[in-house]
Amino acid sequence: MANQDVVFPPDMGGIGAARALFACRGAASTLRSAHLGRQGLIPGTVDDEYRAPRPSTSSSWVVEAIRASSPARSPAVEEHAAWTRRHPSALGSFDQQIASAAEGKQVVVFMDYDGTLAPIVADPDMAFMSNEMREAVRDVTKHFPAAIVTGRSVDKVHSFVGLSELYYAGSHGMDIKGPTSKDTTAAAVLLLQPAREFLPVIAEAYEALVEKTKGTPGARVENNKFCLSVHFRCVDENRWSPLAEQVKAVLRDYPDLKLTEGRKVLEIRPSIMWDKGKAVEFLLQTLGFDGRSDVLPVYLGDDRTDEDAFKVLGKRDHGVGILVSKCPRETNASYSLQDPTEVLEFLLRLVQWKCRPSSSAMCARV
Ligand SMILES: O=P(O)(O)OC[C@H]1O[C@H](O[C@H]2O[C@H](CO)[C@@H](O)[C@H](O)[C@H]2O)[C@H](O)[C@@H](O)[C@@H]1O
Repeated sequence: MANQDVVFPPDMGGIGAARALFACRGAASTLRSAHLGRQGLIPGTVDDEYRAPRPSTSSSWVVEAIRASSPARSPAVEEHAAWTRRHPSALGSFDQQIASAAEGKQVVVFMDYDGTLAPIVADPDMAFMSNEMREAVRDVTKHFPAAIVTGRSVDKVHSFVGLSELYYAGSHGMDIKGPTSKDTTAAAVLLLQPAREFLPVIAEAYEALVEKTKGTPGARVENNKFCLSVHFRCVDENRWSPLAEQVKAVLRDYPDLKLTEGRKVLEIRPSIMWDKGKAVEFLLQTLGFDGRSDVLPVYLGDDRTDEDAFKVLGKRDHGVGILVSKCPRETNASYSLQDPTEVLEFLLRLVQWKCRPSSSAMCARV
């Protein structure tokens, strides 16, 4: 984490790129993992269907995947530069590419929470977003339909974001709620819960995981309502493998649940064909925007689970996927931003663009 909050200029090259590599230990191993994933050797990487590990295999792929989310060695400067050429900064490309793609279109903004709107911290209960970010998100909702798409439960993320004027797709899209009237702190209106029948089994698995992992110092199980997270961030790396084994052992009793991995976290969720990408499709349909070429969805996310949404945007061929990452990573996103500070800048730019003098937007009134 030491360098994760360092901010670099958007058009990074030369020295900037070299500095970024310090914040990016082991990105090469991340790319390698994704490559192996494509060969079907490591489940759960960007090109794989997420699935539970086979009970008979070792937990090495799990540990490898978690380690890849916490890189340990530096890639070549050229590799980093090549990656940023393939996934240019959404700030550097704003005027030329993004604004021009958005011209005359209805922009819809989808935002992941952890690592995108809020910096990654050790304690998941302390992952607050800044007031500045909150104001920027509020401004976004004044000009564009907007949604938070997250692995967190809706209640939890709503308590962090504190805004009722946007859509929330919590539990990796398995709990979708719509905006309520302004200035209310009540959770939003229920739109879809495709995994409702799994609530009892998730509750049971939560208890089993807490019990099983309680002897591992630093391990923590988070209940995200329709899915669970087992956190590795505060666990000594030597204990990652046994901890992953514990999680797998519990899952053997729950064949209806599957395992995916995120940033130093294993996520347990119902084995249904539903993910953040499906949630984005559902929300676009709900908003009456499905299949319309005059609509431009913009999705910002930092985690592997956001790749499902990037894929959906890629399929539509006219969405803007933005990966938030300092490190080169295999991704379906077209653009990149380094961290939540750059996300803030991007959201401000988007509103500024909407309110430019030549635009017909009623910005002065809001
Ligand atoms: O979809 P997201 O909004 O990105 O949620 C994914 C997971 O985010 C949270 O965990 C991550 O952030 C924590 C706080 O910064 C950090 O401690 C943890 O290591 C990260 O993985 C959340 O706590 C998980 O439940 C979500 O699954």
